[in-house]
Amino acid sequence: MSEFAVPAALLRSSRARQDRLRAQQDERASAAAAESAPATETSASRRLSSNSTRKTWAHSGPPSRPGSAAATASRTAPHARAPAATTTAPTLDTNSPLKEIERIKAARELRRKQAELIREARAGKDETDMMVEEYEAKIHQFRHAWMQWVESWKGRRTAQALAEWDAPIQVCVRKRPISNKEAGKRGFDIITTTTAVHPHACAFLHEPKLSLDRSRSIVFDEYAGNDLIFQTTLQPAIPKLKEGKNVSLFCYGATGSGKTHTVFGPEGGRGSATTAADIGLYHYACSQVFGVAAEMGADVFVSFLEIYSGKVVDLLNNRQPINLLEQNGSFLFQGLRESHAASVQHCLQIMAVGTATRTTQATDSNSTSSRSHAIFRLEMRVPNTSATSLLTLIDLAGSERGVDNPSASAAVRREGAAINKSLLALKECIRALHVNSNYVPFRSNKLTCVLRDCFRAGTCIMVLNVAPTNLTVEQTMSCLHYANRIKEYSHATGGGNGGASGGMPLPATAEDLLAQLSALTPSPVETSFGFGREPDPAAVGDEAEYDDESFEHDDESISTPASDGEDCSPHAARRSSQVAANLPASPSSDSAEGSSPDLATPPIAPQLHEGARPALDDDGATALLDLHVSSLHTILDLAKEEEKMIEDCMDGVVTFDGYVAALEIIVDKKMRRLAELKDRIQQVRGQGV
Ligand SMILES: Nc1ncnc2c1ncn2[C@@H]1O[C@H](COP(=O)(O)OP(=O)(O)OP(=O)(O)O)[C@@H](O)[C@H]1O
Repeated sequence: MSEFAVPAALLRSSRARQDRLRAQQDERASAAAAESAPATETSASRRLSSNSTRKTWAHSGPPSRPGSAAATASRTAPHARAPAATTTAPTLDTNSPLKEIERIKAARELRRKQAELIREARAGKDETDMMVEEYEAKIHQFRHAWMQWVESWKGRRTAQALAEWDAPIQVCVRKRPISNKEAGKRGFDIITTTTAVHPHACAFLHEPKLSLDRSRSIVFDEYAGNDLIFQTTLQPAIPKLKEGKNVSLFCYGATGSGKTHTVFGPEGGRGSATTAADIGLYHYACSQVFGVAAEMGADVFVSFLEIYSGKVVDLLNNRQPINLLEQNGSFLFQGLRESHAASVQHCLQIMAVGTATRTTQATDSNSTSSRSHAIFRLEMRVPNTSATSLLTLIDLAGSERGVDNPSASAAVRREGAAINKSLLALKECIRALHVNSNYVPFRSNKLTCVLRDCFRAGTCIMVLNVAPTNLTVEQTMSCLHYANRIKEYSHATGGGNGGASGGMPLPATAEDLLAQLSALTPSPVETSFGFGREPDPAAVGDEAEYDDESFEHDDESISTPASDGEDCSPHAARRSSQVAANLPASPSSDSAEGSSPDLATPPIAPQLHEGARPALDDDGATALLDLHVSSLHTILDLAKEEEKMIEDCMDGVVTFDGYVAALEIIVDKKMRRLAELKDRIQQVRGQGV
């Protein structure tokens, strides 16, 4: 179990267990010493014997109440039961010498059994195994409590489709089931979740410290099939194609986490999908797109690309290389074969050719790892018009760390570095769409060039695939961090009932959950109906504040924050500051009392700048101040990125090559911003402002 990082709490409880065992050994030793001189046994020694029984009882704790946490833990951790046997020790009866001898015999027998149980518990298990079992028992205990909590949602957790949401990017988390291979390595499930939609969507990752992912959109547990994923994410977005918008779905996750299974089904579409839960999303998407195309009178064209080691190849044309040409802000795919699909069946046949030629390679974590980004495009074109819309499904290559694939050759490591670099570039673009609407670094990587159109007005869904076990906890953590950063950039709006209505307040931490659960113990009547206590509206309000966020899109699909309402969240502060940076100062802001800029609180700083702004009529001066504010934002955001990059590199989450590539992008970006600022300063100086 070398991959299992032992949690501090686990270590503590393990030490307590060791202390308990040691104390019991001492008890046995002193009892044995007392028994070795039975002829001289006195009432004092009898008292000792009697006391030792009580002491042992105290060490092993009071008997668990049925249904209590301790009882649950002992049910799930059989080895923890041994010490409890002491609690049944017979009581001292000083009135009968015969009974006393019987009692001593029985006590000796009991101690022998107890020692045997402890030996058995230890046999074949080292200390780490026992700690792991104990940890697992705690997860079961937590999961049990969580499921009780979930039960209280009954009637309110009907899967809500993403259609009701209006945000540029939606992030979903999908947990896959444990594989036989993982079970063989004694991996156990460390993710607790249940399929649910915001505000109930929540995934707990039981890492050394228990961590909580407050997903903003949807989570899918291991029982959710591809059919449900499709119905909840992609299907609601399909009608947008009719409006000429683009729809895209990305699967992101560590290698072996289930991305390919989600997009293409078992074995990347090469295997036979026998159930609706297995059929890949691409299959469902094809079926729907033809319906939409018929309504629009459009033709459907299929193309299928792969980006492998920085090269773009055509999977429908014998892996011929494709050149990317930039024209009017778009990228053209020179040499790409676009096949006209006459029907769903025809489309699936075309796809089968492509999936057969995909690059796969066995890695330490996945025997059929796709070492590439696969991009499946269905484009609808209305003849004799310029009306088009595009559906793109992207099976991103698995993010990976060098340390996870120690047996990799230099070539495989290079591949890994290229993958990480492209994923970083993708994140950069998503970030830039929100912090710097003037410049989005699509050109920095082939992946982002190819995906340029996905970010044009429409819907972008990111499914974050996670493997369930402790064996991949680091990768899962890193994926959730990636998603969290993307979620921060995209700030989902609270469309549908994603807002305050009817929501159960989610606990902020696992401890909170347990505390709330104990307060929630339903009355017998409530239990029979499966409901807990009604939600606390005050607690829900906190969530609603974020739900009101919305974004407007310009024609270029570069999101521009809207300044609606009086949202005091940090995100809102950033939004309004960006708006302020883009608009001329209002008369009221001109007259506002100034205060000094607070650089320690970046989201609020620009508003303070605005307040401090003198009455400047001069366009040049206003432009300089605005540029300064937006540059400052960019640089502060980049600083956060840099901090994370350094951390990731030091932790081995990204390779050094990946880190250098990312650093280069960031330095370039900063230099561009600073050069722009310098130019503007020169202009202002030249004007004599
Ligand atoms: N939801 C699921 N249900 C059942 N099996 C699954 C599920 N998700 C993934 N698997 C299985 O797990 C294994 C790894 O999945 P998959 O190949 O899709 O991972 P991946 O994330 O695409 O990996 P890579 O990035 O290395 O290509 C496969 O055997 C797949 O069939």
